[in-house]
Amino acid sequence: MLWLPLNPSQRLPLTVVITSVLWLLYRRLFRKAPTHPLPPGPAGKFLIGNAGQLGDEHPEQDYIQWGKEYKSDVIYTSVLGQHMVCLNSVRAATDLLDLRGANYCDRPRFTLFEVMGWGLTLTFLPWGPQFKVHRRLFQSRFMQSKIKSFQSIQVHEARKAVCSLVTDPASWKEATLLMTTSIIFRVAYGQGVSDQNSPYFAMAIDANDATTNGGIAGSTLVDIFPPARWLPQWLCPSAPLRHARKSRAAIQRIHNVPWESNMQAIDAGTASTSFMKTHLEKYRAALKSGEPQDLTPADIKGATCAVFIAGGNSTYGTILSCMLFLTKYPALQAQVAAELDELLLSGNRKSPRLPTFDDRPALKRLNNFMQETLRCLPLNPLVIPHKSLREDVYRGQRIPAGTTVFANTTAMSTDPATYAEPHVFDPSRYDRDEPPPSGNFGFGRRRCPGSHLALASVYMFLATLLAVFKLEMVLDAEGRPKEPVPGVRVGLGGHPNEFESQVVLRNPEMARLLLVREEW
Ligand code: HEM
Repeated sequence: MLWLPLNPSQRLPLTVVITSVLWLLYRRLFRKAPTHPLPPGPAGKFLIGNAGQLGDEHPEQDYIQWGKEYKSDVIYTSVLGQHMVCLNSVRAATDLLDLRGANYCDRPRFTLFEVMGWGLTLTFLPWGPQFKVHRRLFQSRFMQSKIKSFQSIQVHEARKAVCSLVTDPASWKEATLLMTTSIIFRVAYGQGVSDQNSPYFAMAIDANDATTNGGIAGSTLVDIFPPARWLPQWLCPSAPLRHARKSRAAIQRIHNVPWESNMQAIDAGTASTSFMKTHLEKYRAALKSGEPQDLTPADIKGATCAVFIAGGNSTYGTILSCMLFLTKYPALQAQVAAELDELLLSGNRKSPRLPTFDDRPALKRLNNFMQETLRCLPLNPLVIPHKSLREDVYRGQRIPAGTTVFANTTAMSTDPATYAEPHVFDPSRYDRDEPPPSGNFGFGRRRCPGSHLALASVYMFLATLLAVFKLEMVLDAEGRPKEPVPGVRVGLGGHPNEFESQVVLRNPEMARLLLVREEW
């Protein structure tokens, strides 16, 4: 490059481009002759493969289309030499990600999230000893038998949130976000988030923004072509990269501020029980007794922040989705409310009461409604990609080592072979023994460790909300109802599209119970 009259800012991009072309040519020329064919998929172009053929917003729909075209539930694509496989059926996802999970437990590199400055976060860790340490930290706190200890927090926060709607029903979105933030903050750091003026509430908004607007995890330009992270802003057209650079300061703040504040409380002996405190005290005790350590405070810090970011945003998004469908389908909402009333109010000779976790098995319609929401609007349509460790052969087709593997939840939950009229929102389908949706919480060894905690929070909030209020469509200027349109904004923790809803008091007796704070 010395012979070109280029300044340093021009030399770097040119070097990156030339090195990448040489690397791609090398990979193409020196590849070993394959023994089995790759799964079917759209033909790619020389060197760049299928780059540009997948939609930015809804690639899961492209994969569904290709599945029909190639009559296969396993679709192969490649971008810049990176092998990618999409699994469009529960069978393929279960066979590979669950049953052969030992081979599909790695993650591709998430360069975009590195640019954002994430610390040691389980979601992004490659398979290996550090992954196992982090996974253990989560499983020891969030397995189904352990999450009962969080129920009092969930009941309190749900009642506080719904109570705030008695005086300020228009702020239902903020009240919901405050509740999910406060639950996850108490779980992670032992500190509640009292109101919307708390700096932690602002951090929750920043975290949601950072994770929701970063494009599809593992699929942005810098994920596929990591050297692009060094390109100057003016030369890089990638909106997710610009977003990642902008989010860096917020991600740093979210890692440092609550950690440092709770550390002071732990050292002063005033901290409440929390994920951070439990693991830090264990670590310190083991260090004191000279036991060998397989984790560091940096691991605990990364894991605690992961509880907050992975757990708050996704639970909030799921509650919003449920509220979207409750607003859209008033008759189904009325059925859920009638079931609640029957249990909590009418006909029983006892005095009325607010819902508890003991009611969950009896509230079948509410549970079905939650399932159907998950099926109809998966917030991570392609889950979070896994990566294969070794070459594999599945149904006579070769899946190369290092393949990025997507599980297409949307394809699975709209499969007509599994669900009758899959595009109809029908919670009663589970009474007819149709299976619960698969994939909303992922698969195999990377399956979401927080699913039980999350669904318990969703349940408690909805049961409390619907015991007191109903959700109605907002009317437009001509008096026509504005019907919510289901759709998802993709990102690491997707959210439903914006929609409007009106929270209307339905049951003053229940509202009075809520206002008596001893009930919390
Ligand atoms: C309704 C709410 C939630 C949804 C929809 C959700 C969804 C997911 C999905 C789809 C994955 C990827 C699984 C895979 O790669 O196969 C995941 C992973 C993860 N989730 Fe959740 N999640 C939720 C709540 C939570 C909560 C409450 C926590 C924390 C307590 C949490 C922590 C994590 C972590 C740490 C991972 C990474 C696991 C790994 O890579 O091994 N999630 N979640």
